[in-house]
Amino acid sequence: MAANSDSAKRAAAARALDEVRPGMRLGLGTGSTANIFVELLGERVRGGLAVRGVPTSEATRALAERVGIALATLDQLPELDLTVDGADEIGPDLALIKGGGGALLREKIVAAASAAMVVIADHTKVVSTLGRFPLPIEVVPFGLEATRRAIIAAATALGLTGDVRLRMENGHVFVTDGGHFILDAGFGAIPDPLALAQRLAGIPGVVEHGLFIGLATKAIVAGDGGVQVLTRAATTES
Ligand SMILES: O=C(CO)[C@H](O)[C@H](O)COP(=O)(O)O
Repeated sequence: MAANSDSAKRAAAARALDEVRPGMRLGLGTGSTANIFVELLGERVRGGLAVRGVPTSEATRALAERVGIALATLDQLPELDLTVDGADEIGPDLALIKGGGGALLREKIVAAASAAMVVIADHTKVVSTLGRFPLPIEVVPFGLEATRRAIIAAATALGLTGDVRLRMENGHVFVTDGGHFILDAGFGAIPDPLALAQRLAGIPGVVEHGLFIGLATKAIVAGDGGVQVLTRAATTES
């Protein structure tokens, strides 16, 4: 039973440990849920489990080092067995919105280099249509306003409207690990994530966007009813 968000996150992260085999090359996600997984994995490593991890952010690198997980760069391990990461939203076909923690670029590169991606989350992240959570879009600082307008035009062409805001943190512009900015796009419901993803990918100045389509192979979702495993085919195991 997962009584609240934290215990649900922990239940999902703990279940994801079942996916880990000795010798695996692991992508390590970013965010509060991924952090719990990294901490639990660290306990297993200290108990003798041999794995190597590629972190998706500097924050995760620091945590993984602290808990004793052997780390490598993606250049050293360009093919990974499994990535375990959180998500801001989990939609139909396990399409995701990610980037709430600002690490979407490395997260997507690492997930794409992985044979499997398992998403861990509390049940509130599961939605019937993506878009309640503002879509993070990573952009280069040069030409910020031109890029922002191009994003709005691309969305408008799909019938989407809403504020596209520069992410701030503690009164300063938020800067990603890659030195880029994030625009948070509050479009509301995104009925065709693939169409939006394709349009965003074609905009100069957009480095990457937080729509993860066709990357997640499984989602482990925990709530008051226990832990559910969702697969791309939308089957459910208990
Ligand atoms: O995409 C992410 C970071 O870029 C995170 O996975 C996402 O924001 C979920 O975070 P949390 O587990 O803290 O809810």
